[in-house]
Amino acid sequence: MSRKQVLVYRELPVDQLARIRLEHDVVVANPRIAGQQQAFLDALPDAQGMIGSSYTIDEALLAQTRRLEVISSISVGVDKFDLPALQRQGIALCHTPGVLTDTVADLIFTMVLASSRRILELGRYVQQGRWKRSIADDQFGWDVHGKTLGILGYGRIGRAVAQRAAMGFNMPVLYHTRTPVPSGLPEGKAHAASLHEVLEQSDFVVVVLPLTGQTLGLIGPEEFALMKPGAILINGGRGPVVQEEALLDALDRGTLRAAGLDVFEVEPLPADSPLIDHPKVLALPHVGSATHETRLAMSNMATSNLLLALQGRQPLAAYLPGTNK
Ligand SMILES: NC(=O)C1=CN([C@@H]2O[C@H](COP(=O)(O)OP(=O)(O)OC[C@H]3O[C@@H](n4cnc5c(N)ncnc54)[C@H](OP(=O)(O)O)[C@@H]3O)[C@@H](O)[C@H]2O)C=CC1
Ligand SMILES: O=CC(=O)O
Repeated sequence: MSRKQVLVYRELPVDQLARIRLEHDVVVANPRIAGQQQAFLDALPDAQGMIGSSYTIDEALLAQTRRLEVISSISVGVDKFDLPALQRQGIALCHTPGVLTDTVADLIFTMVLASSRRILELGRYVQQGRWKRSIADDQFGWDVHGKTLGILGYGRIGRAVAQRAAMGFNMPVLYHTRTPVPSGLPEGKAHAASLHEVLEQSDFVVVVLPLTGQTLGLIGPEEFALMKPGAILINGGRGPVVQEEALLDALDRGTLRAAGLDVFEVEPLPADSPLIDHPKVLALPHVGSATHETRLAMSNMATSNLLLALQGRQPLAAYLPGTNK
């Protein structure tokens, strides 16, 4: 098989890079690093394969490619890609579902626990040397076990969150889907519900939806108004699914008790965002899958996807199939 041109647009572990170099010629250029932007642009016309993540691949960028066969994303989410443009051009798009599911569910559940037990705030209280006597009830948290947890986005990660909630913390689970699916949990542990029912009845609303035309801005003023007083919102999917202005309003009015957010409308979170030091917000830097083990598994799977597609073979997970040029 002849060697092809591969553009690596995000750092890859050296052994993954070596796997690609065994079969193909590689340019490493990360367009988010100022000094590497030109090299990235220069490599586009000849690139037959690309591998990376967290960079918008739109129609204008695709117009600069001439030979591209496959893009292998080191992520499960594919919202950074212009899917219709890729499809029109017959470019395959691969992603990394499954290998990060439990790690992201762990992080989401960490946010459930941390927001409810006020871990960030109380940890800071100790760090700042303010712990002088037993704390009073204005610093108590709220129980997690036994409370109702609602899930919007009952896919791989949503189901893994449900399992932790129902089986580990004895929480009744409500889940909203657009395509009916069984809960995957023992009888009586979880119930399908409408979006309204999930919002109205849940003590914790966990959002783990992909970002699409349908989900953009899905949780706004009307949805917050439906939520139980004292509910906690957790967003571990994509930032723009939740309208941040409406979220801040719900927090400031006291409707929402707290929010745990791993994702934001704009990332990295702008320095002047009121979410950064909001007392009721636990804000994390998009770290759902960020463990050593899982990031390695993701780059390994993405590298395999790329190599298989360039060999004209079936990748492990193709989001959009290509044309096998
Ligand atoms: N914070 C982080 O670091 C991470 C965030 N993510 C985000 O989590 C998302 C989910 O990942 P994963 O669980 O693996 O993906 P899945 O595709 O397995 O699950 C997504 C679920 O959302 C459902 N869904 C899609 N659109 C709607 C809608 N309009 N209304 C109701 N349900 C809908 C899908 O249902 P249907 O079958 O009907 O399409 C599916 O069940 C990713 O797309 C990504 O954006 C993922 C990894 C890490
Ligand atoms: O946000 C991370 C992903 O894998 O998608």
